[in-house]
Amino acid sequence: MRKKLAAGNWKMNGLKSNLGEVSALTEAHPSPACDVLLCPPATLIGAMAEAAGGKLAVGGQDCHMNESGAHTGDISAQMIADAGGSYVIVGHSERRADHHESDLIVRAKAEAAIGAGLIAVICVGETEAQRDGEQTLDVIGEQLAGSVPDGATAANCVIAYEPVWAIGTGRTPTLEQIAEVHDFMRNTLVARFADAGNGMRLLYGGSVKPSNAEEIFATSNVDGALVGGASLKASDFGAIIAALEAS
Ligand SMILES: O=C[C@H](O)COP(=O)(O)O
Repeated sequence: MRKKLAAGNWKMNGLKSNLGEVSALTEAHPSPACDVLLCPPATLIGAMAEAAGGKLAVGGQDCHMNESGAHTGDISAQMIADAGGSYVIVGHSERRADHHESDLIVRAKAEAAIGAGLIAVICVGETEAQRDGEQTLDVIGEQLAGSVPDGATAANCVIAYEPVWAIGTGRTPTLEQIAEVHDFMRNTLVARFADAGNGMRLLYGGSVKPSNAEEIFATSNVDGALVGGASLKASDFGAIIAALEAS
């Protein structure tokens, strides 16, 4: 049985003054029936982990593939773990686009994350042009093959399907489209990893909000969500957590 996961990605948002959202969230959901994760900017990982007091998991939004060295501005998976993080997002489409991260780089980052004892949340997703060109499943298949390391297990990897055109736009795929991709990902992972592929959690991400969470969580092979904008406020993210608990 896969444990559901509500993951929030604060992206480049959040100051120490916003950590009140974390206590509001843990007060409203002291022992959620699903796993809850927040990934703040790197500057807040330590303080958020402290504020969360173990009541929710904290993670990074990216890590370098190396453990240490001359990489100005980067942080390693070990540093995230040292600051109190237990997850890290890798291969988010904003990293793939803004920092030219290839599947090979994403795979190396996922391997670094696993090596540091973190759970890697590996993101995949098609652009609007790729969907219009009916290339969605080919793109997802290629990204999974290239980005997910051979050492992936149900315990150390989570896969997030985030159509690029649905991120921050208020647009979401139809439930049939989400089911098609999630079923395809499940079959692809089972073909490669057998039982482990069946145990890996598959998240949907892209304009998830309280009003659409329930129907998305009822969709085939959706084990939770990776939430951007709606994870910034405890009230919105709390409503998404409640929908996931009820699913
Ligand atoms: O990592 C989160 C996703 O990019 C989704 O962002 P969004 O919920 O603001 O559309």
